[in-house]
Amino acid sequence: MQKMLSAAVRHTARSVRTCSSYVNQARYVFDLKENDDTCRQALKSGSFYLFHNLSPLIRKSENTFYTPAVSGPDLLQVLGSCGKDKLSLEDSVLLGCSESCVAEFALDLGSLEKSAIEQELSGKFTEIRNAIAKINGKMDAENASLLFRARSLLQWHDSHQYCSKSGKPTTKNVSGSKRVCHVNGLIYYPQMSPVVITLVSCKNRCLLAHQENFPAGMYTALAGYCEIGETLEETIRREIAEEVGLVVDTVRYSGSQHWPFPGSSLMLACQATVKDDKLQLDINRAEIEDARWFTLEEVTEALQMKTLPSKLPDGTLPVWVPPKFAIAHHLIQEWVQEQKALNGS
Ligand SMILES: NC(=O)c1ccc[n+]([C@@H]2O[C@H](COP(=O)([O-])OP(=O)(O)OC[C@H]3O[C@@H](n4cnc5c(N)ncnc54)[C@H](O)[C@@H]3O)[C@@H](O)[C@H]2O)c1
Ligand SMILES: [Mg+2]
Repeated sequence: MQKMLSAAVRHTARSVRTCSSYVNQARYVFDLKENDDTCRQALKSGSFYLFHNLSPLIRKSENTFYTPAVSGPDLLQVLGSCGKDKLSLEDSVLLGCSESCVAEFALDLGSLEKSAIEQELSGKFTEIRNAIAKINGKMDAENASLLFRARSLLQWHDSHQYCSKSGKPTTKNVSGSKRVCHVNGLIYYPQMSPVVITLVSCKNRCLLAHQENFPAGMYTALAGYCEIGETLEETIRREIAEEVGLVVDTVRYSGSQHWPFPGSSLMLACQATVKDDKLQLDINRAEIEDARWFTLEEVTEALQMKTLPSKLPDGTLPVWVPPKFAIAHHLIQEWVQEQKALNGS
């Protein structure tokens, strides 16, 4: 492995190209997406995040876990010993490039025997949410978003192998920025569904909900897919009325996040308020198991939990909110900070 690594370093050094600014970086990625030959060349010196059936590879070093970026030559060696005939570097999808202009790719090794590759790469393929939980506080939002992008792209390519009009196989360009049907020329681009996630509040209380498919005790802001033809504001108004029977008064955009579960969504996070004479909830039980108004103190406590809470003596779990890698966490935190600023605390 040592021999392999030094070969990889030499190779990378030869083909180094510097992205002196963000603009250069963005234009290099554009070139990689559009130009098959440039991308093919970049595969040789790129770094690769590896997955097995959408679960990323994580490695342990001393007491910390991380997602290794494997070099092109190292990966070729692994493919050579574990299944060269089944996969090639060109099955990868482009994720972007580093500040030093090294192209970054993701490859799913799901067609190869898992334990053999894990041994070869000294790591474990781990379900993505468990992987992020293991890496825990050490994974910043940027890294989590790289893994999310990789997962969504790999999943999209896997489920768009055929043209929905001709029924014939589609072909991916080298970077994976599109797939083409060569029978009718239809081009398919990876897609995201827009979703709004809204923290509804009224003065010093905010509304959090629990759905049947959530982990026990987890409460979060209300979310819903945008329907064709709707504006962001219309989706928020409809979803809040549909799910908890409230009429939204004001809406303010807060931020966004790409979210890869169950498919690929663009989460648009907003703060919304309702009037204080219309706080009675009428919960739509087909969608929401429970929704409640929480006080600032209760929400502050839930945000401060570092690990999942254990059961209370009566067998129930204390309320907890999504972890930092979910935009819901930031939406809730933003509200808490605004309330504290208003209270002067
Ligand atoms: N990142 C976060 O912080 C965070 C927090 C909460 C929810 N979410 C995500 O938001 C998403 C939407 O929330 P929800 O489930 O309450 O939505 P929702 O209230 O719109 O209900 C889901 C239903 O919408 C329908 N639907 C319409 N368009 C759809 C599409 N493009 N894909 C799938 N279903 C579609 C389906 O019938 C589905 O059962 C979920 O996938 C969830 O993972 C993310
Ligand atoms: Mg919903």
